[in-house]
Amino acid sequence: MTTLFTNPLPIPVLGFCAYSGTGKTTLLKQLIPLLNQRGLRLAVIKHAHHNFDVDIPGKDSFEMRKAGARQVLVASHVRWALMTEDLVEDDPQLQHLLRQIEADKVDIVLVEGFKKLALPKIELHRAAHNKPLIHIHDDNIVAIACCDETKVPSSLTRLDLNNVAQIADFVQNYQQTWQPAAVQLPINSSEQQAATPNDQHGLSVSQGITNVLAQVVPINRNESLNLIDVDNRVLAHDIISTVNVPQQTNSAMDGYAFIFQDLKKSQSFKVVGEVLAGHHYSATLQAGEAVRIMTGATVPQGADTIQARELVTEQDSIITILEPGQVVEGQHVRLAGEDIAEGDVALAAGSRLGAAELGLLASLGFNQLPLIERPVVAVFSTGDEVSQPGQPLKPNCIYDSNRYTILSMAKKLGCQVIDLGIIEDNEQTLTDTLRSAAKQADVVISSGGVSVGNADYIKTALANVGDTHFWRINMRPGRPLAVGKIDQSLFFGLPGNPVAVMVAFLQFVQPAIRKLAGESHWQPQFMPAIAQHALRSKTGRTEFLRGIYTIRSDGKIHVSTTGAQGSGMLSSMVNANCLIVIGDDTATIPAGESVFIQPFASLL
Ligand SMILES: Nc1nc2c(c(=O)[nH]1)N[C@H]1C(S)=C(S)[C@@H](COP(=O)(O)OP(=O)(O)OC[C@H]3O[C@@H](n4cnc5c(N)ncnc54)[C@H](O)[C@@H]3O)O[C@H]1N2
Ligand code: MOO
Repeated sequence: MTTLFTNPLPIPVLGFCAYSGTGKTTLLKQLIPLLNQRGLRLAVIKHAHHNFDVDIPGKDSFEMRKAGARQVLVASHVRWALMTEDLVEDDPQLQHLLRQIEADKVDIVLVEGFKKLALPKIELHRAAHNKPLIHIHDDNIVAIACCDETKVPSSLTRLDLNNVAQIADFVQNYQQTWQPAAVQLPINSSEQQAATPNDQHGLSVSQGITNVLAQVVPINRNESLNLIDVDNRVLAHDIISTVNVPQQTNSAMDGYAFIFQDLKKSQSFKVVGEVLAGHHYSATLQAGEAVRIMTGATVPQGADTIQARELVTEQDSIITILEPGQVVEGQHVRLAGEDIAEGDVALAAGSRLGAAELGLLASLGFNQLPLIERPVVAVFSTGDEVSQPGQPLKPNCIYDSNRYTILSMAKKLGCQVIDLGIIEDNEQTLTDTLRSAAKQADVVISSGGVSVGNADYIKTALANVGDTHFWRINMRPGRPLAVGKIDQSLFFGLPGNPVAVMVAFLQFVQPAIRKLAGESHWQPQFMPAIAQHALRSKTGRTEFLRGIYTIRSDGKIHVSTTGAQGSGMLSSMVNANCLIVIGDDTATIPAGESVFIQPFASLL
């Protein structure tokens, strides 16, 4: 049985494991000088089972530590040592110890001990000692150094325990060919694992996304709109530039335009003219001449370099370049077409048009734009307890919040929305609502009634009008999810709990709407942050905690939860600026470790 281990360093870590008496330390003492000779810089971590000391009684560092200092760092011009009093119940944490290594000063860390950890190891085995082989129960053994009598499986490298040079070759090769493990995102959107909707074990978040997207066919209805009326829309076709931006080669500074080569002969130039923005100098610049030029004005024919006005003196129409050695050929000249050249794809079909994109299209002179029609999204709420805000709240009831969060998020995604209100919980009304909603909308979204409650008429109503799958997604919050088709429309039955609604919308409805809207880039975005405190989840499900991320004084992004995480507590969404995502393979993120977050400022 091995214990999970991830290498926190950008350099390889290689363990040596053996039963005591096999000669680990003897081997390492021979191996280290050999590897040093080959230019490998080594760090060694050694596990000790007893209460050791590295200091000498009577020395200042010893006395200070015994006086109560938790850490003593003693340093000279040749060496420094940090001693830390850290009483832990079990073995010390190798990851924590590795973080103390200065990875820029060494090429590989050799670890003696920590036999149970799932780190790559060389097993040392002496048949004469009659001990069992470790590799039989440990998949992390990469090589076995042994004597002739030992049988080694063909999948493992066999090394001769008495041939230190051969073991050094192996370590050197391991160091040279080692690659850091690829970063594992908590939701891998490219995961295409087949998953049937009635899978007993539920679906992972990425399987859920894959299954949802499989049902989405992008809208192929286009329309044309004036630039001024476009906001957050998706381009139907590539936009090809018909002009150069900038149109003319122009100056980025107020200053003087001249020919760079002339500077080699003289730092003085004769000013022969002046050119303002919107104008041009009609002649071609001759040797020794300069033209006074303003920012944005067309650079005269022949000139190739600009010097800023403050780095030039001018007297009687003669300028002197003050620091000619600092002048770089072509400086402060913006070349025609350097931003976008005529014939370039300025923006590709499927681009969502925000402020920068609209500005760019305007800079190319476009006014009419080919757009994909906006998805129409119809939203209703169900549940006898759900009441309309603005009306008095009846006993045992709650106000409808889900409709407002869903409508708002759909609008932010550029959809046209239809508010269908609160629909009475009976089969006929719900059936009629679903039928008429599907006639008007590309997407119909309801909330509530997708779990196992008795009064959930939505399921029977859905069965009357289309084909809907009820999935259990291995995530929290947002476990139950219904996805289906009513005629050509996509249906989402989101869970009733208000936070579950928002999380399920962000994870599943958002990519579906983006794909439907014709957008090319809908993949979830993640950012690493440092957990301010320990975060808990459960392996087998993805946890979406509401988080607050900030840049702290260390210049790094840190994240903490908003506190209580009930799936009905909307205040946790209000206080949050991100979701903290703990993947389904992780149970705990210790304080100080990296965790992925999904900032949601742009959507909520
Ligand atoms: N026996 C089980 N019970 C529950 C399970 C389960 O697996 N087995 N799953 C739980 C989870 S997780 C969730 S989430 C909810 C989802 O249930 P429903 O989608 O059927 O939702 P409802 O029961 O109708 O409502 C749940 C909760 O949300 C409130 N709600 C409903 N609509 C609105 C609205 N428009 N605005 C604000 N709040 C709303 C409702 O009052 C309930 O408190 O089921 C768990 N139970
Ligand atoms: O979807 Mo539920 O608790 O996971 O809110």
